[in-house]
Amino acid sequence: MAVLVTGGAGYIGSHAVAALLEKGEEVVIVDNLYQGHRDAVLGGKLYEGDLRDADFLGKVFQENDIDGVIHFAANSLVGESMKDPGKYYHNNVYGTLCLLEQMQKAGVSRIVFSSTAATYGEPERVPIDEYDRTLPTNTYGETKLAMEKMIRWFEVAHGIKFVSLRYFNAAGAHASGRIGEDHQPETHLVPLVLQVALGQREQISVFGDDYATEDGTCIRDYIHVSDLADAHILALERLRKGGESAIYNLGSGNGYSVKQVIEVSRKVTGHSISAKIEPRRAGDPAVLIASSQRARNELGWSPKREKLEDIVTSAWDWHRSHPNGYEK
Ligand SMILES: NC(=O)c1ccc[n+]([C@@H]2O[C@H](COP(=O)([O-])OP(=O)(O)OC[C@H]3O[C@@H](n4cnc5c(N)ncnc54)[C@H](O)[C@@H]3O)[C@@H](O)[C@H]2O)c1
Ligand SMILES: O=c1ccn([C@@H]2O[C@H](COP(=O)(O)OP(=O)(O)O[C@H]3O[C@H](CO)[C@@H](O)[C@H](O)[C@H]3O)[C@@H](O)[C@H]2O)c(=O)[nH]1
Repeated sequence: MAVLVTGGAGYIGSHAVAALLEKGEEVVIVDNLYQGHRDAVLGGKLYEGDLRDADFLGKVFQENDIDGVIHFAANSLVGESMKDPGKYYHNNVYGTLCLLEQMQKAGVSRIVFSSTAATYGEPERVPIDEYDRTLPTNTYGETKLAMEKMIRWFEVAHGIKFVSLRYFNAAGAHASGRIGEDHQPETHLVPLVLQVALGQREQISVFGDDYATEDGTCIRDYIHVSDLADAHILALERLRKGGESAIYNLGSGNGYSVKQVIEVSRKVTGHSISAKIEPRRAGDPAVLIASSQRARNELGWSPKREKLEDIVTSAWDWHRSHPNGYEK
């Protein structure tokens, strides 16, 4: 039996594929390579194509004996989603509908879903737990919440069991040095800060220093990408053992401000890293910090690389050895 990983050539997906291969799993990957990279796929069978292409996706299910799906494929940029909401509804919501329909057709009844802290919006309290209010402040989070709800209704009607993993901010790279973060264009804080350290960018823009936080900049919970990958394996195991559907936050429980991320990066890289205060970015909540107690209790998951300094060091190793990402 094989695990189908959608978006498995992308940043987090490629780390999950690596973790599945390490476990001896048979892996099938579907990616349209919009953001993904062939070289990020360390093994398994890669199908290049789009989830919204029913003939293509139907063939993938026909040709392989799939017993579970891990669904990463989506557009996931907060800023872009505020400028082009249609793109997010089309790819994320409609794409997930196409996937669920093919799963139903093929009789596949397990899905692990990449959800996000962005489903909560501006939290009423931190750390956030899974029972807290979901009121997204951006289109991206709204589409992810719609995807979660859609999956739940497919459970009610068709028995598709799910584990929805609401990740906080992924960062870092694989210990092997072979895979890491390479988005074009890059919009995430940690890789952008490291590009300044590499001399590829003049400075880092700090989006707003007038938030109600200690230093005025947004606070996020950074979690190592390989810790996220491990959680997917545990979630799949839960479903294979007949466990109930569930939603879990995945974060370290520690919050760091944008200014703190820059400061830690200065220490790790030894470079001065010039920063400039810019206006706020639309759709950004001030503080997102996870309570991952439920994942710890029920999945037996715990992050192994919790310190921001270690996460940034791991990202720095990748960016230094791959200054142009996967490009040869
Ligand atoms: N990066 C983060 O901090 C973060 C945090 C929370 C949740 N997430 C979620 O995790 C998932 C992966 O994030 P990532 O940072 O690895 O993103 P990514 O863009 O690197 O990976 C997504 C992959 O999906 C592929 N894809 C997109 N649409 C597709 C389609 N219609 N058909 C086939 N392939 C398609 C892309 O080519 C890409 O390789 C996303 O669903 C994202 O919403 C990411
Ligand atoms: O050049 C930059 C880029 C980012 N930021 C700030 O840094 C923080 C983190 O931003 P970013 O790295 O873009 O991540 P988020 O917007 O927090 O979103 C990430 O984390 C979410 C979960 O919290 C996921 O759902 C998203 O997919 C993922 O992109 C935010 O406060 C941004 O405003 C800057 O100040 N300058």
